[in-house]
Amino acid sequence: MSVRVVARIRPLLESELDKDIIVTAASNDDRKTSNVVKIPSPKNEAEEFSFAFNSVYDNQATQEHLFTAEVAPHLKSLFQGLDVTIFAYGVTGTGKTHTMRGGLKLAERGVIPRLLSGVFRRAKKITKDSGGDTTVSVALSYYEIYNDKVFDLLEPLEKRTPSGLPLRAEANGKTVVAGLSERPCEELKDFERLYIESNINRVTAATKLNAHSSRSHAILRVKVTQVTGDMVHESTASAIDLAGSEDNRRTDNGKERLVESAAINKSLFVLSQCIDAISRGERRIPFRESKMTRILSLGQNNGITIMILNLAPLRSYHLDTLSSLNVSSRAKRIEVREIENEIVYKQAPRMNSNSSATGMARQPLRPLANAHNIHSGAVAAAAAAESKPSDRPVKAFNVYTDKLKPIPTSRPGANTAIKRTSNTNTQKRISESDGGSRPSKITRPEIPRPTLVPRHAKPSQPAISADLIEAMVEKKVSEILASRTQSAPVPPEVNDEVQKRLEALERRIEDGRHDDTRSEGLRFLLMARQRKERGQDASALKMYEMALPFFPGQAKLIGKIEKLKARLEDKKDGRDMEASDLRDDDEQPVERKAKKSSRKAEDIDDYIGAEADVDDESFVGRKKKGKKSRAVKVAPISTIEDGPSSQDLLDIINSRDVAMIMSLQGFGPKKARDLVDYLELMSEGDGGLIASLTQLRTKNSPANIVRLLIVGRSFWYSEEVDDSIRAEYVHARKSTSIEIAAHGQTSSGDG
Ligand SMILES: Nc1ncnc2c1ncn2[C@@H]1O[C@H](COP(=O)(O)OP(=O)(O)OP(=O)(O)O)[C@@H](O)[C@H]1O
Repeated sequence: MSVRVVARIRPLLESELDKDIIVTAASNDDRKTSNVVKIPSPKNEAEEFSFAFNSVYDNQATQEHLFTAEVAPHLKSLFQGLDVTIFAYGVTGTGKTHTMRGGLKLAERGVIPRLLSGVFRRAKKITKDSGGDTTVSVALSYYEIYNDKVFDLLEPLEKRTPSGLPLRAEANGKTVVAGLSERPCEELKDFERLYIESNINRVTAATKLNAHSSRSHAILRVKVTQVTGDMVHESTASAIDLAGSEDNRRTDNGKERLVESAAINKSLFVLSQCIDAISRGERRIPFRESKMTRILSLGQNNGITIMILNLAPLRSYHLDTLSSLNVSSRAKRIEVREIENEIVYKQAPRMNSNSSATGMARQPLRPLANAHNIHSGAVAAAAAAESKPSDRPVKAFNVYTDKLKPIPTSRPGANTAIKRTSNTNTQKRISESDGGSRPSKITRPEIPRPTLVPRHAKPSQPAISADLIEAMVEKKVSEILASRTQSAPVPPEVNDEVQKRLEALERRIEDGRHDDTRSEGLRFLLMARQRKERGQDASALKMYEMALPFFPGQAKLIGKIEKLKARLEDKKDGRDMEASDLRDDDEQPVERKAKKSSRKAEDIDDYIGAEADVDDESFVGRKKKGKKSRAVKVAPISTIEDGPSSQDLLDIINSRDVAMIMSLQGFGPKKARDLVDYLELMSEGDGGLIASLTQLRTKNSPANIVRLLIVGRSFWYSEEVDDSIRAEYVHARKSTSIEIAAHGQTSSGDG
């Protein structure tokens, strides 16, 4: 079966109601449901591109509708032992998190909570229908990939190591995160609690690593284990909220961003390359170039894969939308093998040296000849009896070793089927499970015989350990990336003067922080300016457009928007490649244009020049001089102790008002919502307000929120903050570039 790709076009947001819609859903046959996305050519409005998908959901589609049609039918497969992967892909702000996580209200709940609800419901039914013979347990893992490093979201921040958790290829071909924690969930409420708490972790963790919060992929794994007698059937549902692919297009063109710390961009780029390579039938698929693609293992994993392509209908997303339409329409050509996970036969617990303490008889030592045969009971005893007395005096007993032994092609009696495929109908041999008076031996290292050979694997390759291969690949990738860095154009440095202006604007935002509307508008302006300085014109344009409703009719702001639009148009002309390259071979009868790899050089002087005739957002109006400004300390670290009291912070936190919380630097809509969710959850028991920052900590918030506020916002200071957090903040402040990146990205949507 191919990857199922469905597109979802989000509705216009309130701030976008006057915007131009260019993406529509249609049907290419007479079906009632839509299966085509239509979008005009960026070069010629009269020409329309059509991208066909398995299904297309328009702005009317509810969360329930999407779930019922796309995910619910696969719950059955999950319980039949198939792994199910659902991932949301799309440009920043197109609704991935809305789709996967959704809101708190029942109707707004996204795929993940609905999936869990379905899992628990089905689990109950199975147990009931089996009269209690089958028990189902559910366990959760949740992690993020930030900067190409894996961090466990269920563990406190203190447990994180700078390098994150390693990935490991398992014998069955799956890639797993080594050392990832797993929490059992007995009911939906357990899940909800864990999920909300760990989403807070995600936010905080990202801030700890200095404000790339919206730039992480979040992966939730739901392991379902069904036990009937000694049969254990395990399957996993993975729900993945990929970070926004806002910069993917730019990376694709110039490659200059590939090696930047925002490795998320690289991983999305690698993902699109993997999809291209698979759909072209190439032998080499660059999965290993990013952790996200290794984990996603598109086309390598068995089971069911659903890709939800999130789209914004707006013209301002035009090229980005085309880009993601193109990538995902190729993804639907990827074949996934629908193979159930093997049933594992449960055996007695491992007997270790302490086991005698439990009163169980120690397993007798057996001759070496049987070292890798997993016999038990009579079979093992018979084998031992049959074995000739050895001439060799030493090691006349079984030695457990991690070293692999060659597997004989035919090994009568050898138990290679501790794991059995459910579809071989192999009957469990009585001698293996019931035959002995001693516990069967399950502790022997299992011989890694992949039952499924990855499609492109060469069977005759010499045995190199997975770690070694990984090290070699990583070394190679780093070399390639390093050489790309050297040849890549140097990103524009932010000029001192511009930096001062940004800081001035920042100060004004701080001054206006009690005027929510104004300060939110200013915040968009600040983000716009920062993005503009970094050459992210499209993103800057978006931010300016978002600022406009706060300063309606402001000629200078409108002027800026127009200028940016014009500049983007110019760039577009220099990048015909995108529009043409975005064509889907199947659906687009349009002539493919030659790929232009060059892009107009982006000149920082141009940006500064463009700004010169427009005073620093003077249209927003300044606060009257003399009015006492709040004690906001921008730069000197030595003075941060004079910063505002933690009461300010608490007032905002206790307001539980998403808009108010968003007025804090570092809080986008999602982070703000996370915080509100968290507070709601925390207050379930006592219903009270947060009285001190310490209380946040004692409420198992492991200083996350405080940390987020301090590091993200940079100016808050409280004596309740650890020295370590402060040191972190000081460190962050030392680097202007980090700070700019921080301010630029924290609010850009929280991944
Ligand atoms: N189907 C929808 N119905 C209503 N609102 C939606 C829908 N999809 C998205 N939105 C709203 O659009 C905004 C952006 O959505 P969301 O944050 O989920 O995007 P995203 O793709 O996850 O962005 P990022 O990549 O930055 O994480 C949010 O305010 C969200 O509530």
